[in-house]
Amino acid sequence: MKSNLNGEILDRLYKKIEERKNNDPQKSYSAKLLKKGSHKVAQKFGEEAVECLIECATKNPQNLISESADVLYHLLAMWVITDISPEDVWAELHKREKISGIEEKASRNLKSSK
Ligand SMILES: N=c1c2ncn([C@@H]3O[C@H](COP(=O)(O)OP(=O)(O)OP(=O)(O)O)[C@@H](O)[C@H]3O)c2ncn1[C@@H]1O[C@H](COP(=O)(O)O)[C@@H](O)[C@H]1O
Repeated sequence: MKSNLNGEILDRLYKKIEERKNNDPQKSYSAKLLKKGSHKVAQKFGEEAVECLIECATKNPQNLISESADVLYHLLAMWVITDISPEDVWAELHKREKISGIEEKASRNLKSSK
């Protein structure tokens, strides 16, 4: 269903990864990854990010979609292992949006007063 394809999937995926924390590593990639610790999670994120930038640099959109999903998954795993929640990051983005909104408005007002 197209209408369900939105950012909410990140919140759901975060919860799933978090739930896997104490699961059997044989049955869950997340459990296996989280058991290896924060250095391993960060390393996997780095590897996926490099794969992503290669697909961007070589203009391969289909592969970039797939690698982007890997990057997002491993980013969420980093949040889980560092005990930060998606809301923490959404709040930071929201704060930045508000700041840049104020700046944009101020700059528009400045231009119109000239
Ligand atoms: N979205 C993902 C997801 N994206 C990427 N990956 C895994 O990330 C890994 C990255 O591929 P690599 O070949 O680099 O890694 P690997 O060789 O498997 O692992 P390493 O031994 O190198 O660490 C693959 O094993 C993918 O399966 C994911 N694993 C799980 N999920 C979702 O996470 C949720 C929980 O899944 P489980 O933890 O498996 O129960 C489910 O909704 C899954 O769909």
